[in-house]
Amino acid sequence: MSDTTPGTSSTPAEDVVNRVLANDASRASGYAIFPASGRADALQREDPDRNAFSVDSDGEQFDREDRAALRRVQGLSTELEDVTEVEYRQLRLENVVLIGVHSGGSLAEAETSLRELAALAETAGARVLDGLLQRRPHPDPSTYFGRGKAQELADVVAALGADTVIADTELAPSQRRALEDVVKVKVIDRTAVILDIFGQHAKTREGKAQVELAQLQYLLPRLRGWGESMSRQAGGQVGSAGAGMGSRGPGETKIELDRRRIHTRMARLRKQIKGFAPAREAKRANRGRRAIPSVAIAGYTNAGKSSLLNRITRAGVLVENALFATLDPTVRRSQTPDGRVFTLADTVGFVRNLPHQLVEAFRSTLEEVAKADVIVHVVDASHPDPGSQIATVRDVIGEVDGRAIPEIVAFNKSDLVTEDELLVLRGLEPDAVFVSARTGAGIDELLGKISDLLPKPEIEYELLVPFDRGDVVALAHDRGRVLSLDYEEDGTRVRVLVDPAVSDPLRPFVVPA
Ligand SMILES: Nc1nc2c(ncn2[C@@H]2O[C@H](COP(=O)(O)OP(=O)(O)OP(=O)(O)O)[C@@H](O)[C@H]2O)c(=O)[nH]1
Ligand SMILES: [Mg+2]
Repeated sequence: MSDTTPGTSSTPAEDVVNRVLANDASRASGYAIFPASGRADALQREDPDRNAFSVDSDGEQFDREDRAALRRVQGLSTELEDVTEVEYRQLRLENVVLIGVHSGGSLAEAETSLRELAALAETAGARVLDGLLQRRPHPDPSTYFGRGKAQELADVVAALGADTVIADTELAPSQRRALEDVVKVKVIDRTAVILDIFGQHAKTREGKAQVELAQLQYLLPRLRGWGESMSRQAGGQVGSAGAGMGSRGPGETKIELDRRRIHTRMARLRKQIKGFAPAREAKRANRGRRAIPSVAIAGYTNAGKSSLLNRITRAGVLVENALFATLDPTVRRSQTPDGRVFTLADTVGFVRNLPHQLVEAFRSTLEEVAKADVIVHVVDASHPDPGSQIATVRDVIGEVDGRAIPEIVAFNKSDLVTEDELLVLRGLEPDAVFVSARTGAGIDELLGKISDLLPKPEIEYELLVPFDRGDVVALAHDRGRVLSLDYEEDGTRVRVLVDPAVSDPLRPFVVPA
């Protein structure tokens, strides 16, 4: 137990930084939290129908047993410092307990959020053992849960044999450390889980660069914490001179050095990501020049966006009962019932509290949404709280300045809801269409709506507007291109070019040809 000699090998923090910086194009997941990374990808490729929520599938179980056995051995070993940080995490971060603080809002909302965190954790490859909510006006500034509850949590963690606690929030680095001190296992937050999933799922070079940038942004203010808490934990693990190890974080100089390397790397990534923009712009410009209108499918993660794209275009895009199955948007062509061609783009799913680092990093991808002519906003009709999902999605659309784009709300998975539930949803969004990517129900209606909203070739109208209807003339200016304006005896004669889809209020004033 004494040969965990401080200083002879690299500190865990150094491993994190090295690994994040070293992984370039190979794998974006800079600091894999859960063991499934890589392996999960392989499974997906072999078996696209694999249900990511079932963690008991045979192949993994084997691995898990292996690792569990390995963990015991490692626990006894005196050479803990030789375990790389990767292994450290892979060995210990499988069985998780979720925690959330429930302040404002209803209990149901807090539970929904925690359930979503469970789905996120499982998507990332963890096994969820339990979830605990504490009711208090604010999260405790030092330990997130209050002192007493944190101690209870420690007992639960110990009783269940959990190795990780995930908080349903973004924890301040100091909060995370303080809570780790109480519960004695790794504590991570929701943001880290989402970043990890993105890391596992990014496929294209652009997607990988975007995720890595977001991860580094997240890591930067937490550098000190990583080193300290992990050394401290390692100390606890070997059950020896814990105090000595706990006090041994990476030195100030070391942190400074890491920080500088990370900044350099981030600058390079930003440049690289910017480098992808022209290609994307060119593609878009090309579509624009040929005047092909574009439709973006946006929506909460797992709403069925890819399924809908597949249903409409038979594209064969990966569909999975997992969060963030799609990270790299697919664009396909389709046709309106009257034969007009448009492009249909699948997009990254949104999630409540999407880490702002990710919104930032994926801005260029989200622009696919911002530049669309029409947004099909897909909502999972079978979700317990579709209202807040809709709000989240609209927030993100707003963040990329897409709020002015015509939106069609499509409640998907309508095959799963009852008539009563349907009525409630209709109350929520009276103009929505109900579809099922699975059965094909409602797809024609959706296409019809898309067709109505897509910019159409403009039609010239001649209007005669009474003088007391200045509003109609203003509308003509607003909605179309006014070609001429003549004041005549019985009103204003207006010749205007306008998209028929938006010309309804003008119609009563059209002079019959
Ligand atoms: N019952 C039912 N299930 C559906 C329907 N559409 C999609 N699903 C299921 O919902 C899950 C998610 O579908 P995806 O198409 O991958 O969802 P997504 O919105 O693209 O998800 P991300 O890319 O992860 O954000 C899959 O298990 C689908 O089989 C539907 O109309 N009915
Ligand atoms: Mg998808």
